[in-house]
Amino acid sequence: PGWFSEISPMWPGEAHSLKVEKILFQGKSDYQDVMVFQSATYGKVLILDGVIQLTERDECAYQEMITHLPLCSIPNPKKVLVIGGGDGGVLREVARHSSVEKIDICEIDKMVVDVSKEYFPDIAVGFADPRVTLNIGDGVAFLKAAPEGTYDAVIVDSSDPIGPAQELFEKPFFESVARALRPGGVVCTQAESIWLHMHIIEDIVVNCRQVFKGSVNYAWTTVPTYPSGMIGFMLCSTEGPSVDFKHPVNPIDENDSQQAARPLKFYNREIHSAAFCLPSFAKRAIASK
Ligand SMILES: NCCCN[C@H]1CC[C@H](NCCCN)CC1
Repeated sequence: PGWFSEISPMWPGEAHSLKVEKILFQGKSDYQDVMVFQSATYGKVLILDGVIQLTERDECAYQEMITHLPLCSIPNPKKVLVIGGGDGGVLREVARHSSVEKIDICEIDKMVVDVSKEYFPDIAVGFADPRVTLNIGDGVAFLKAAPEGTYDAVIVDSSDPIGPAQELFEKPFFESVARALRPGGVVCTQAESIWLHMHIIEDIVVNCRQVFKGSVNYAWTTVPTYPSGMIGFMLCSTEGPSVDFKHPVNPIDENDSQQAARPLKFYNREIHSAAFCLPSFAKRAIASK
């Protein structure tokens, strides 16, 4: 009955709208407003504080890319940490990697986990993997408590820098990620849009170049229901065995036999390399930092 418009000061003067068929859940957690609705053409949709987090139709692009860009860039990832990601989609993708032995996740808002299990079972399926340990809490504190060099990979599946995820975009957090990674370990963070947030991205690049002494790259994917139709990722590695993000050493292919039950919908090795190709305005802005 009507339309949902994603109006936010984070993207002034524009708003992506989705036709609503039925509101399925509305609640207020300790951290944010949570809403789920059935859309006319994108399946069910998860909204946090008025911002589109995922839709059933296009979540594959974001979850597959934020996970496989880092994990396919290092041989034999074993221990993986997900910060945020309470919908379970990243866990579902990490679980595709048979080399992985342990998956820790730290999500601050339990309501996101519960709502995802209830309304998005094909996304929350990630929580069912026996390698997963769920921690409800602040990712910053979790990382501070992690022993040095614990993880091969950290994935920061956050919302935007207004609200609970604010500190996940600041330097102290990146320093705690670098400390928790092994030498040559990798991190992939949600890194906004080059059309909307070039300045935020430039600040993130500056911080990452100071903190991560391996490689620092920006990659992106299309997501129709995110503002400007795309979202970026920062991919960084710590000092140690070199990582070339643009050439996957640990391929996971869209027709990999193990994935027969639920094949990859978006990620493949060509789109992995293509993700690091940037338009000139973004290339200049990032290279100059
Ligand atoms: N795991 C589900 C996705 C959570 N990350 C989202 C990334 C995009 C963001 N708004 C887009 C902001 C404009 N660049 C909302 C959260």
